[in-house]
Amino acid sequence: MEREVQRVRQAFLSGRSRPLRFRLQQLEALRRMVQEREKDILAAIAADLCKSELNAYSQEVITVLGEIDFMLENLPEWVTAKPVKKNLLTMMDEAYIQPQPLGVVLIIGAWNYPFVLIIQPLIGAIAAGNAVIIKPSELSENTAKIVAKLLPQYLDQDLYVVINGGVEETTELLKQRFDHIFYTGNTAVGKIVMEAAAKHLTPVTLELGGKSPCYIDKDCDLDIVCRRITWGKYMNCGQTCIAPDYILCEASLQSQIVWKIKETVKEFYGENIKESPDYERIINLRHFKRILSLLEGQKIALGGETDEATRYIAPTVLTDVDPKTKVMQEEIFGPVLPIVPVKNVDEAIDFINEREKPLALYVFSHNHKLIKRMIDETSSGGVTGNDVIMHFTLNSFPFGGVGSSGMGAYHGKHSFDTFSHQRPCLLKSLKREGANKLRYPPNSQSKVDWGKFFLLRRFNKEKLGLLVLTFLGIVAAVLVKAGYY
Ligand SMILES: NC(=O)c1ccc[n+]([C@@H]2O[C@H](COP(=O)([O-])OP(=O)(O)OC[C@H]3O[C@@H](n4cnc5c(N)ncnc54)[C@H](O)[C@@H]3O)[C@@H](O)[C@H]2O)c1
Ligand SMILES: CCCCCCCC=O
Repeated sequence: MEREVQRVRQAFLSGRSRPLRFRLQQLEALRRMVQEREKDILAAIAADLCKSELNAYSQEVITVLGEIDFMLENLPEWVTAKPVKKNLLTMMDEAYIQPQPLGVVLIIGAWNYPFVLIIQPLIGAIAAGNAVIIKPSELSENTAKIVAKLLPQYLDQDLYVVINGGVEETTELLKQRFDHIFYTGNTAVGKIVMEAAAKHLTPVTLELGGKSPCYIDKDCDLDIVCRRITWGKYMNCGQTCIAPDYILCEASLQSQIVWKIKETVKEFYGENIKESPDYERIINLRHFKRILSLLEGQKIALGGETDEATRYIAPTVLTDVDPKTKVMQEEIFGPVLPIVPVKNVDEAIDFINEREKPLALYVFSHNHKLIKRMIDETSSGGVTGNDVIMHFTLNSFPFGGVGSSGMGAYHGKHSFDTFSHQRPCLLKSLKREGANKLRYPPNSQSKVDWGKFFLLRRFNKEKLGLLVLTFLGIVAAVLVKAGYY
């Protein structure tokens, strides 16, 4: 492991990942890989999650291709040094921010969207000029294998390396020194990753999970609300980090919601859900059993049918759920949707604020002010009003959690920033020493007064002010040089 990381570091130190042209070439090669080997990639995802190739394409491949195109279009501008505003003391100097790669980045992926969750951060890391080690999830082994096979055929083999393995290998990997670790997965392992990173003072991005609430106001179109929630909750069999985890609404809305979700489930997946190509399965037996245990003692208003042999769990809705029961204590990550009755929006806001900060928050209402109020008075990684999931698709948004749902963010420019160091560069001249004397010892009251004047004075008309100050600066410099101070 150590030798492998060392090899990647040597490749980074060669400097070849840095030039813009190289980064663009690698991103283009990655796009070629996805396009030319689309069938293999889709087959692997399909095998891992019993997912149709159409769904794998629309949920994962589209996002990856869109992200690559966005990077290719914008990268030339992003890599350019940006001049910054100057003060009087640096008026004559060059001052700019130069984004630079961090070095060797470790990306650890999760199994639920096994392709996009490693390739999308990889795109950002390449764009920012880094070398990368990718550790796909061992639970989605087909995708892990195909990525390990394809990447070296298209990308620089020493700069971008896939290491496959489980807990043992990841633990070993985490002992090594990286310049950034980007982890996607559950909160418990997130803590392990952060602890390991702390030993080397390595910064981390943690893309974690949590229970994302969904508040339904009584002033809304329940047909549309339930169609959108059904889509977002049962997509990938509920195994989506930003799936609505549970519903909060007035008790009187419950029966209508159940009825409308039932109708939508029929519309989406047909009479025999098991035969629908659009309905996936639970990743493994451990998760299957974990989800079943969440149903114990609950009022099942819809679904509840299961088949252990195929790890099938029907789209399920629970009503009148007691917040103290197990299903409300952990992220469900399966096709089970509890409805917790609340009296009104105030109670819903309190409910959300009494718990860990979620990765996503959803609010449905015709009342725009109510939605704004929910946003103002709660916290979550991201929010979508009157829909679910959709904020993930907008790559101008930073995607990430807050509090226990994670730290840091990515997508689009935010990925580039995550994997870059924004280096402040001030280039002074060895001339104009007269003006610099103002800050050298011995200090004097008049030097302090000039310093206060230059640095603390605020002018309304900035440009005019700067002109006057420049003039005064020259006068001060001349006086200092002439030995008056
Ligand atoms: N925020 C996001 O973007 C996002 C996306 C997907 C999933 N998630 C969250 O991830 C969770 C589901 O994923 P998961 O955690 O079951 O995925 P997982 O089991 O695939 O684990 C994630 C990664 O952690 C590694 N890992 C597991 N145990 C480890 C250990 N003890 N030490 C070191 N590494 C270890 C695995 O090898 C894997 O690569 C949910 O909570 C979900 O909400 C978040
Ligand atoms: C188009 C939907 C993609 C959702 C990906 C969510 C990633 C987290 O699980």
